[in-house]
Amino acid sequence: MSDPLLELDGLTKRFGELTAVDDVTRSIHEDDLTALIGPNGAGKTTIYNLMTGVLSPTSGSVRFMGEDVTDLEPHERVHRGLGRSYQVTNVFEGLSVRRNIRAPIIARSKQRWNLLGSTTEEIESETDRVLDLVGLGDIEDTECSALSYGDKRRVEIGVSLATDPNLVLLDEPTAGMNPTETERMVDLVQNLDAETEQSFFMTEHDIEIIFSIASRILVLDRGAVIADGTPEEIRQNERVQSAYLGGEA
Ligand SMILES: Nc1ncnc2c1ncn2[C@@H]1O[C@H](COP(=O)(O)OP(=O)(O)OP(=O)(O)O)[C@@H](O)[C@H]1O
Repeated sequence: MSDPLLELDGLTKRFGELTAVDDVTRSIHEDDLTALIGPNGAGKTTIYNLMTGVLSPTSGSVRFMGEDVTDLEPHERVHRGLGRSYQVTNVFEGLSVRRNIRAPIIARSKQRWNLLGSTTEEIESETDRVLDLVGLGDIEDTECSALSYGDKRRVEIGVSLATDPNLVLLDEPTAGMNPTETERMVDLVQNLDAETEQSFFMTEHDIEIIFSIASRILVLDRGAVIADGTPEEIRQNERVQSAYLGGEA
């Protein structure tokens, strides 16, 4: 197996008396599309926020590509190749789709970050590449305020890809979507995983979505990982069935 991209070691987060994440030690590898599932309140968003640097752990560490990033701010992790998207859309509403996606590309080029050149042609062609990846080329000139919720989330994933990350963290990418938008988002994540060099990690509460796209599933219950395996292994895991699937399976 390849070297891990992301390593969580003894990761623990307490909010007062409540232990939201309880001593989680796991590695995320580039060959997998890894999903983290669990019932409401299991600690998925808290782990996600510990990975991205929005929260600091009570104890334990986060390593990314061999480097301890536990004390780094979210933007410092992005610069190192840890991309992210948000559960609530985070696009600039007053800017066009193209300008939203071009913004991090210009930042990369100014800071000579990830070896991007600085000519206008290089910036525009990288913007075209990312627009194409997320399937938004046709509406590149539309102002984001006029987009559907599903398209806004696609822009946001484009913004994350525009930072040229090694690993993209997606927090419930289908949350709040109607069935058509959900299907389009699932197709997008599958295609990106197949067609790009980036690796993907996602949290999700809809277990059927996860069974259809993830190659590895971590199941969280009350802050602890109770199962870790392929979709088939997770389907057959009795502990998961009683703790999580219950009546939903
Ligand atoms: N800032 C906070 N302060 C206090 N308690 C918190 C805070 N954030 C989360 N919690 C608690 O930690 C636990 C885990 O919450 P978390 O949001 O990580 O779960 P989740 O699996 O993402 O749930 P959901 O699917 O509902 O989003 C919950 O009991 C929650 O109430």
